[in-house]
Amino acid sequence: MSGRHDKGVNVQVLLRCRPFSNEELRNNAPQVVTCDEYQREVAVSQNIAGKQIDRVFTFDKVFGPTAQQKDLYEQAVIPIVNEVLEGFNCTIFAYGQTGTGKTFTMEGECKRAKSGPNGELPSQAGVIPRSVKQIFDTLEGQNAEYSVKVTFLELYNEEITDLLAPEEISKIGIEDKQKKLLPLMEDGKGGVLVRGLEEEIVTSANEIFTLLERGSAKRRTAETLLNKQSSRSHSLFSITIHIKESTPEGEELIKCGKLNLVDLAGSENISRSGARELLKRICSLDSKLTRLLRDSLGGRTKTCIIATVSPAVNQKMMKTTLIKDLYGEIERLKAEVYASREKNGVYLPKERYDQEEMERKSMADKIEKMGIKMENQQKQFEELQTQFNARVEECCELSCKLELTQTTLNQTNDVLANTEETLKKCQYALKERDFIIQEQQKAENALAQQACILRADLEKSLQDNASLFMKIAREDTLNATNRSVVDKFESELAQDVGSLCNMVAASVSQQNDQLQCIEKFCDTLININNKAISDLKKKVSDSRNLYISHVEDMENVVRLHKASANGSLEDISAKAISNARSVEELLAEEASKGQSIFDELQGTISTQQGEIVAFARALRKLMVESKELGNHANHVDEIQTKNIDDFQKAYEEQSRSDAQKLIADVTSLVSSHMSRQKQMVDACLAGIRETAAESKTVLDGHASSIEGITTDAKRKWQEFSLQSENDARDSADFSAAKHCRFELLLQKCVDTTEMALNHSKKTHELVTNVGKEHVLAVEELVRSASENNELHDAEVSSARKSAEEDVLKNSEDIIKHMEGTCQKEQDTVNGILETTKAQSVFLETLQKDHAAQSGAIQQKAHDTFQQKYMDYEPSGNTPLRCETDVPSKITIESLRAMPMETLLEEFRENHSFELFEVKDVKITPSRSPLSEIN
Ligand SMILES: Nc1ncnc2c1ncn2[C@@H]1O[C@H](COP(=O)(O)OP(=O)(O)OP(=O)(O)O)[C@@H](O)[C@H]1O
Repeated sequence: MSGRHDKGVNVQVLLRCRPFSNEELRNNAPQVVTCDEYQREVAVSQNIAGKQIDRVFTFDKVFGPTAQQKDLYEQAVIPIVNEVLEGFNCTIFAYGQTGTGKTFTMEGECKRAKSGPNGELPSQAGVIPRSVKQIFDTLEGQNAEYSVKVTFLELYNEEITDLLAPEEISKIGIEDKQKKLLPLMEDGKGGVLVRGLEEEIVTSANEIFTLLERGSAKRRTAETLLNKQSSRSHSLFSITIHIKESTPEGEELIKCGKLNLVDLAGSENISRSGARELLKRICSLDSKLTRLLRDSLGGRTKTCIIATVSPAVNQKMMKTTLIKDLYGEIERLKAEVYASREKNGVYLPKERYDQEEMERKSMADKIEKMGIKMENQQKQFEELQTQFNARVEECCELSCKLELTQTTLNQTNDVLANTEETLKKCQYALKERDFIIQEQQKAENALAQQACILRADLEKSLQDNASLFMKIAREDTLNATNRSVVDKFESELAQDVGSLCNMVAASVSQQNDQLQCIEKFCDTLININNKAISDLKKKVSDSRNLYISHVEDMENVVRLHKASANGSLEDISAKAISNARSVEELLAEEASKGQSIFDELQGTISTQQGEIVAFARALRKLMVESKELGNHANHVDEIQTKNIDDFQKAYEEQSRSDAQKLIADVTSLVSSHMSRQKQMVDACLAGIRETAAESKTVLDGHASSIEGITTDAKRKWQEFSLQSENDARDSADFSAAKHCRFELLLQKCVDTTEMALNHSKKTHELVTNVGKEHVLAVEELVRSASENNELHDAEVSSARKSAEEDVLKNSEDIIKHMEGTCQKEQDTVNGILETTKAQSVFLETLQKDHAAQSGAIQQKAHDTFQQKYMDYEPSGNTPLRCETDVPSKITIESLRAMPMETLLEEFRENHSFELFEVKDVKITPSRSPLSEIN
C-alpha cells in the first residue's frame, strides 16, 4: 500500500486511525487495528469464523489515534501546499469507510472558531483551513501580487451541486432539479470546467471558515431535502492561486497553482454496494470526479491519499455494511416488484431462462455427485482415522517397550562390564596361584629327595647309638652319685664362707662409705668456706667502692646545688634591685600622671563653672525676653484688630463714594442720553450694586475668616507664651538647682582628687621604702644562704673523709678476721682427713686377713672332696662313635619355597595387571592347591 514515486507520478498513501468513539467505548468494541507510527505499519487482527487472522500493512506514513490535526498537516500536507505555491496542481483525497474521520481530517471540527489572537488556528482545524492559512501566510510574506479563489462542490450520483452558490439559486435548484444540475464541460484547452460554478475570491484566511460553514450547511440542507446521505457523496474543495511575478528582464509572469481537497464518499459505498444501479451511478460519479481532477492528477503533481480507519473497523463496518446492503437489497427487490407488476410476473428472456435452468440442473447433479463423493470420502476418512488411531496406539506401546528394553540393555551392559572386570581379576589371581603352586611344588620335590637321603643315614646311626646309650647310662649313674656328694659339700662350704664374706664385706663397705662421707663433707665445708670468704672480700671491696662513688656523687650534687643556689641568689638580688627600681619609676610616672589628670580636672571644672554661670545668666535673660515677647504679641494683636476694623471701614467708605460717584455720573448721563439709556444704566447700576454686595459679602467673609484666624492665633500665641513662660521658669529653677548641685559635686570632686593625690604620694613613698627594705633583706638572705652553703660543703667533705677512713679500717678488720677463721677450718679438715686415711689403712689390713682365712677354709674343703669323690672307668664294649652326614639347617632351609608374599611380588613385577589380557576361560576340573599336577 506504500506510495509510488515513479517518473512523473508522486502518490503518497497515508493511514490515519481515529480514536474510539464514545459509542464504541460503551459497547466495549475490540481493538482490531494497531498502528506503529515509527515502523509505518498497521496491524489488523480479525477473528473470522473462530480463526485468528493477523495482517500487517505498510504505508508511506501512519498516524495513530493520538495523532493531532497539526501533526498530520505538518508531516504530510505542507510539502504539497508548497508545490501548489510553486505553480503546480495537487490533490489530497480522504478515503475511508463511513464515520472513520474523512470530514474531520479535511475540514476539522471548529469551523466557527476563528483564528486565535496571533493568527493561530484552533487545534481541531483540518487540512482545508490549514492549507488556506499556509497559502496566505506565504503569499503575504512574499509581498507579491496575488489572487486566491475557491470553489466548493458536491458530487452525488450524476449531480454536481455548488455548495457556495447563493441561497436563492440553490433554492430554485432544489425546487427544480433539472435547473440545479451544473454541467461539466471541456474548456477547449484540455481542461474541464463546471458551468455556473461560483468562484469565491478570498482575501484572508479567516474567510475560509465562513465559506466552509456555508458549504457544509448547504450540504446538510440538501441532504435533508433530497434524502441524501453524506457518506454517499463526494465533496471537492478547490483553491486556485494566481501570483504575478516579474522576471529580471522586466517581463511579467502569472504563476497559477491549484489545490484540490477531496472528501470521498464512504468507501463501502464505492466497493460494496449491493445495488447494481447505484454502482453504475457511483462509477459515473467517479468518472466525473476523475474528469474534474484531470488537470490535477499526473504530471509533476503531488497526490496524497489519506486513508481513514476506525480502531474497531470490522465490528462497526460489518453492521453498517449489512444495513447498507439490506437497503440495497430492498431497492433491488423494489425494482423487481416494479418489474413484475409491469410484466405480470417475473420477466426473463426464454434463452436466459433455459440456460439458467440447465445450469441449475447441472449444478444440482454436480452437487449430488459431490455429496456422494463426499460421503465416500468421509467414510474413507473415518476408516483411515481408525487405522491411524490403532497405529498410534501400537506406536505408543512399542515405544514403551523400546524404552524398557533400552533400560534393561543399559543395566546388562553395566553388569557385563563389572563381570568382565571381575573375570580379569579372577584370571589374574589364578595365574598368581599357579605360579605359587609351581614354585612350592619345586621346593616340595627338593625336600622329598633330601628326606630320603636323611632317612637312610638315620637308620644306620640308630643302630650305633643303641650300644652308646648303655655306656652313657652307666656313666650317668656314677656321675650322679659324685655330683650329689660334691653338691652337698659345696653348698655347706659356700654357706659358711658366704656368711663370713658377707659380714666382712658389709663391714668394709660400711666403713668405706662412712669415710667417703666424711671426706665429702670436709671438701664441701672447705669449698663453701673458701667461696664465702672470697664472696665476702668481694662484697666488702664492692661496698667500699660503692660508698666512695656515692660520696663523690653527693659531693658533686652539693657542688652543683651550691652553684645553682649562688646563681639563684644572685638572680634574686638582681631582680629585687631591678624591681625596686621599676616600682620606683612606675610610682613616679603614676604620680606625674595623677598630677596632670588632677590639673586637667581642675581646668575642666573651672571651665564648667564659668559655662554654667553664663548659662544661668542666659536663662534669666531668656525669661525676661519671653515676658517681653508676650507683651509684644498682645500689642500686635491689638494692632491687627485695629487694622482690620480700619480696612473694613475704609472699604465701605470707598465703595460708598464709588456708588455715589457712579450715581452722579449716571444722573449726568441720564440727563444727556435720555430715557433710552435709562434701562441700561439701571441694569448697570443693579449690576454694580450686585457686584458691591457680592464684594462686601466676600470681604465680610474674608474679614470674618481673618478675624477667626487672628483670634485663633492670638489664643494659641497666649497659650504658647504662657507655656514658654512656665517652661522658662521651670527651667531656670531646675538649672539653678542643678547649678548648685553641680558646684557641690565639683567641689567634692576636687576634694577627692586632692585626697587621692596625697594618698598616692604617700603610697609612693611607702612602696619605695618597702622596696628598699625588701632589697636589703633579700641581699642579707642571699649572703647568709651562700655562707651556710660554704659551711655545709666543708662539713660534708670532712664527714666524707672520716667515713672513708672508717670504712677502710672496718673492711680490713673483716678481711683479717675472715682469713683467720678460714685457717682454723683448714686445720680441722686436715685433721679429719688424716684420721680417715688411717682408718682406711686399717680396713684394708682387715680385708687381707680375712681373704687369707677364707682361702684356708676352701683348701680344707677341697681336700675333703678329693677323698670322697670316685672317677669313671671305661668297659671297652662301647662302639666307636661315627659321624652321620646330616645336611645342615641352612641347607635344608635353602630348599624351602620362598614365602607367599615374595612369590606374589615376583609374579606381579613380571606380569602387570593392566597389561594382563583376559583369555577365553576353559573350565578345568577343580583341584586342591597342593595336589600334584603331574
Ligand atoms: N482523528 C480523530 N480524532 C477525534 N475524533 C475523530 C477523529 N476522526 C474522526 N473523529 C470523530 O468521528 C466522527 C466521524 O467522523 P467524520 O464525520 O469525519 O467521519 P466521515 O468519515 O467523514 O463520515 P461520513 O463518510 O459519514 O461523512 C466525528 O464525530 C468525528 O468527530
